[in-house]
Amino acid sequence: MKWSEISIHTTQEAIEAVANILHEAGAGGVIIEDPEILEREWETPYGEVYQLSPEDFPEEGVVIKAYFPLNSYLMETVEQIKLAINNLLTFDINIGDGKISISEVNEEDWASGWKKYYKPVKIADKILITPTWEEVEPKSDEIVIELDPGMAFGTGTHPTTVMCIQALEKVIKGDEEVIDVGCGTGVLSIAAAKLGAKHILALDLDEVAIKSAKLNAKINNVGSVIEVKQNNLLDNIDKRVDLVMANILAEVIIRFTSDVARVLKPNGIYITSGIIGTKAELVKDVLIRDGFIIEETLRKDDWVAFIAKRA
Ligand SMILES: C[S@@+](CC[C@H](N)C(=O)[O-])C[C@H]1O[C@@H](n2cnc3c(N)ncnc32)[C@H](O)[C@@H]1O
Repeated sequence: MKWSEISIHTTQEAIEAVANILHEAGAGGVIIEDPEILEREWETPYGEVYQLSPEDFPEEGVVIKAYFPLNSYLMETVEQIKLAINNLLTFDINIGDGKISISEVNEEDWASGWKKYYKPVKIADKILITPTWEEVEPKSDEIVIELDPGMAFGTGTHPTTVMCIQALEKVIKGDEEVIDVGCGTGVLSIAAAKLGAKHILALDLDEVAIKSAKLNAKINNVGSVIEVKQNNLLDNIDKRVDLVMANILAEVIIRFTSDVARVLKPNGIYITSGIIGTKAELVKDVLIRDGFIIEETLRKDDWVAFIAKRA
């Protein structure tokens, strides 16, 4: 397996939290390079004293390195890490510049290196996801979603996305009004449209995601039913819908569960994913607190997704 090294430039204050995020994202190993610690004298059991100074390091400040397999969703793993690191700001943790760099794959190639591993894949009973640059011949009962992820999150192959699409196959009956919070490439909105939803409002904070979702909706001929809009979570959204889906991150999900309840019609369904296993109970408690009934819990690798019904 090929591995890529991801380096995060951060502060001492954020070391523990960032290292934790990297472990949770599935890092094969985490190394902390902290000039402050290494500047101290270090006495070996044999009485030798070593003294290292920050000059011994090419980088300034703390650098945390982690190793991830080079696979079809490396880019999404990086996006997930960025999201989690930025989220530390809400806990008043100084993350420094939080700059992320990637090596092992040539710098200029990294954004496309993972493409070699991105192949057509049947991710649910009916849905086959394929990159736009691959030719596929679907079987008669297969629904094909063509995606060009560019730099946005959502090749469709990330475990958190796969679980959402599997959940969508279960809950979409036809003619639903849907909101997709954190749409990324628009993969969930496209899946919902192709499974029969009437209208989908696809929201994301990130401009790159907005462009990507619009493009992918068009490529898949569902641009007329998907409305893409730049928005923070469900802020100022006051329509009522049958289904909300949000594949974000446990820390973000628990912040806006009451908003999801606000925009859902009674008995409306909430599909939520992006929840690392260790935080699943926390999310479940918040869902129940905000009036949801957990209908089903899905698990894939270390990730959890819920299908919940608004009481
Ligand atoms: C894990 S990705 C999911 C993308 C896609 N829905 C999927 O399932 O593959 C999360 C997305 O949420 C977006 N996001 C993060 N915080 C957000 C916020 N506060 N408001 C709206 N979107 C947000 C990110 O830009 C990213 O595109």
